Amino acid sequence: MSASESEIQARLLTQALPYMQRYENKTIVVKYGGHAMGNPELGRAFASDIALLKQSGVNPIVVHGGGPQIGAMLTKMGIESKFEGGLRVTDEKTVEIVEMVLAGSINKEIVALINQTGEWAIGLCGKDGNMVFAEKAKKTIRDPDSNIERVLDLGFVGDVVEVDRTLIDLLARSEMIPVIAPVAPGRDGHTYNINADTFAGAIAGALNATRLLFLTDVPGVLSKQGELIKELSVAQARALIADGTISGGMIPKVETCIDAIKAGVQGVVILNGKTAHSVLLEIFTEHGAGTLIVP
Ligand SMILES: Nc1ncnc2c1ncn2[C@@H]1O[C@H](COP(=O)(O)OP(=O)(O)O)[C@@H](O)[C@H]1O
Ligand SMILES: CC(=O)N[C@@H](CCC(=O)OP(=O)(O)O)C(=O)O
Repeated sequence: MSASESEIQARLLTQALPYMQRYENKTIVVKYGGHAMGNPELGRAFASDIALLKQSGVNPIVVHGGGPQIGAMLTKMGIESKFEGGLRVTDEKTVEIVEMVLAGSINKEIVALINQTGEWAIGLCGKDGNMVFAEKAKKTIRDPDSNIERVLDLGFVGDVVEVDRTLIDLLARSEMIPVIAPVAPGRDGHTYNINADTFAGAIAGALNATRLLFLTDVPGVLSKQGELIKELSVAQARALIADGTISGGMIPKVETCIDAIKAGVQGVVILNGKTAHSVLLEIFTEHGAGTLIVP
């Protein structure tokens, strides 16, 4: 290593100190989206970022998705994926596969990746420790042609109605890093499939998290010109939805950010999960990595 390289490395490490102090004992919820997964090297980088947060005294909580992976399994089983209002129409057979893919294979893959770093991750879903309860989602959409609002029947898609902090608080005081799949029971005894962004927002809100990070497949919220917007207030975010700059899957994501802030989360960041170590760059460097949405 040359003298200048070691100087740069030393500078980066010392710059991280104030951020490590700022986030000590603070809760950071990281939503790891299905689109950000898949590349083994990036997966290892993500796991080592989460491990480093825990080692630095932060309380990281991972909530993961797996939409594309559920889609691939449904295709394998000859079942067609159907979405309405951005949510998967989930019948009885589909919810079994959703639970198998999310709470089974993907959850354990992430746990294994974190554990390979030497840290201790534990895989959970909303069912564990009565952590999350859901009820059938009440979602309406407005037909763009007729302008008539209609209630969607999405089957076993759930809205989070209760979060019990007991288990998460217990884990925060331990060596364990919770990795949570967005599946939860209803008081009616059914299992519900919950959009991972919504689930992460509800968890972060219930914990009054200091930060909620959404790892997706774009650098953050982009302007009409395609440039990264570094910071947005809730009012500015709403304006970008209204003028069509924010569209598609970014709309529910930004709406979840706004709800999480209203619920008490101090700041929400949308960032690129396809950039190695984006979590560390966001938390421990001055300039951050994505779009910060603040009250
Ligand atoms: N203004 C915008 N800035 C960034 N992405 C946007 C914007 N408007 C729409 N998008 C779309 O939103 C997508 C991210 O949402 P989504 O696919 O639901 O993410 P994920 O699967 O990671 O939860 C981006 O890949 C992009 O195509
Ligand atoms: C109701 C609903 O749509 N649930 C999602 C849950 C997974 C998810 O949200 O994963 P990503 O974050 O990777 O998109 C689904 O079935 O695809």
